[in-house]
Amino acid sequence: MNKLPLRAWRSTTSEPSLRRCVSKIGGGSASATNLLPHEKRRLDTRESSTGVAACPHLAEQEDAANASRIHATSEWQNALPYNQIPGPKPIPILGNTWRLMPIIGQYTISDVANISSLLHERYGRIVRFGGLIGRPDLLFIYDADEIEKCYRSEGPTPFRPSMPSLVKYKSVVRKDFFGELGGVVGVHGEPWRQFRSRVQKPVLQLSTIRRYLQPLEVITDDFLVRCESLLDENEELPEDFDNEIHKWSLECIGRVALDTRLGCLESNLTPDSEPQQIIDAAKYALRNVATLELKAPYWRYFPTPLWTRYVKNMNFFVGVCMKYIQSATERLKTQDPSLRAGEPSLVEKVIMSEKDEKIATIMALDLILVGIDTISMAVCSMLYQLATRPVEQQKVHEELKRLLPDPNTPLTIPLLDQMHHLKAFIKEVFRMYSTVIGNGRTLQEDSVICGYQVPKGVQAVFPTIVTGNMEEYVTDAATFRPERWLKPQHGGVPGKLHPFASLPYGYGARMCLGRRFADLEMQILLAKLLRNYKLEYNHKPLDYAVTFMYAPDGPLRFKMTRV
Ligand code: HEM
Repeated sequence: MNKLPLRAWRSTTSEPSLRRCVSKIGGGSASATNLLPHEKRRLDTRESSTGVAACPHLAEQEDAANASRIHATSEWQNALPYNQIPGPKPIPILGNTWRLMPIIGQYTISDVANISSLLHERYGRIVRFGGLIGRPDLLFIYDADEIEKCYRSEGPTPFRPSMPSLVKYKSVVRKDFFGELGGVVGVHGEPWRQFRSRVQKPVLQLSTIRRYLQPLEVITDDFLVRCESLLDENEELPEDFDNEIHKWSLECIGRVALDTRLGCLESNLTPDSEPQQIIDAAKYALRNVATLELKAPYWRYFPTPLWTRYVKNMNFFVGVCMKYIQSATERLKTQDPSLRAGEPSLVEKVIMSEKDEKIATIMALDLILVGIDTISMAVCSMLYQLATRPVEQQKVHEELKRLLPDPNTPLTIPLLDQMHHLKAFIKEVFRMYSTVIGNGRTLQEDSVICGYQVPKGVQAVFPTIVTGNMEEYVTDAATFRPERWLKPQHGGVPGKLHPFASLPYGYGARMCLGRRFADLEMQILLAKLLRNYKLEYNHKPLDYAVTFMYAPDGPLRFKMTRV
């Protein structure tokens, strides 16, 4: 049986289970104080004397004008002062930081998920978690209307605090390489807007996405062949099957961002082969960045061994990106343009439009940095839900059998468009078990939220995993029901579904850049898998845990049989 996430969280709110979580997370696999785990964001430590982070990108004069405009509104004047927002009270000197300390504290700083759930139960729809030494206040918002309001008023350069180690790497250690072109991850204000506007169109264009259907299908076929070869005598996949899912997602992102087949799905890779080194580097990044940023942040002051290794690892990724983007540029130069047929690849589009291969290299690096773990953790969750929900699996299988009577039929976009149930299943897993447990914004203007005056610089947290499971916003929220996402003509059931309660890819100008690729990759994998195989899970039920992201915690020993 699957646990319902909200209940599961509630049941883990006692101190011992929190501690259990602490030690697991302390091992370096957890997300941070931030709520966007795949960026491993941490709070911006540039803060004012009030403990509130200042956004460095706002001109002071503009700030003052905005502030007085907002302060003149009746909404602001009728709102309650910031310090009246409920929340755990800081104690002198230690503030609220003690609550996050091991042994004496109730919470762990790396356990935002549980903190978030606990705070909501205790304090209500808006909670101030302030007094964090060296950090701005966190403002947890559990009201979907207010979340909508925040997103809709965020302006052209939304500020999502990002991983400080990457910021230092890009802006200090390798300033020689990045210069003014930081990319999108960990970059803010005008530099972010400029870079994003240069790459957003080719990345999100439907013609680009369509072009990758066939190449990603080939990779997925190879993956399924590999899965078959890994089955044991009980037709079960190995304990470390999640590693195989990582390899699949790495191979997919290599095809999209580097225009190449990396070879990660080959069997018998030698330790010094490039694919194995790439797999190792991706694993290293997954396992150690959180430790670097949470457990051992001394690299901020001197280069620790972990930091040195991190820099080496990042240099390796940069080298890989440079190598493949250079090859693509060469191909473009030497190819006769009149012989070029069909839609150019993403990399080709960016190189041709920007006339600067560095933009393509930095884009590729960003896509790789955030496009491996997010999608692989989401797939682990999808497969576990399918394997443990045979009735739902059967519904998806029936749909696929109807659309693909011959299981070898190549996928097409019109076929994918008709896979309503499969897509609804994906949405429902995201709603109940949101892989990225939440999102957040550093407020760039004073705002009224839930009737309180909130100063700019506060970090608003939108805990999707909680709001997506609130009865107030979703009818019968504790029931897994993909049909809630379907239109009536496709078998949908009417009910409440607040559009801002479950936002797996965020929202607005800063929304996930890879979302269309993520959807495409997941749909291809599930369609190919469920058309041809039955998936079962016959072991001890797995709990979900917020390790790096919210995903089943344990060996995914699925039984995979041909149908
Ligand atoms: C199921 C998988 C994924 C989930 C749940 C996910 C979720 C998210 C979320 C919540 C954000 C923050 C959006 C915001 O601030 O409003 C984000 C940002 C981002 N994602 Fe994803 N993502 C996924 C897969 C991917 C993939 C496969 C790629 C690359 C191909 C990717 C690339 C990015 C990038 C580059 C950003 C930063 C955008 C920016 O700051 O401008 N993501 N993602």
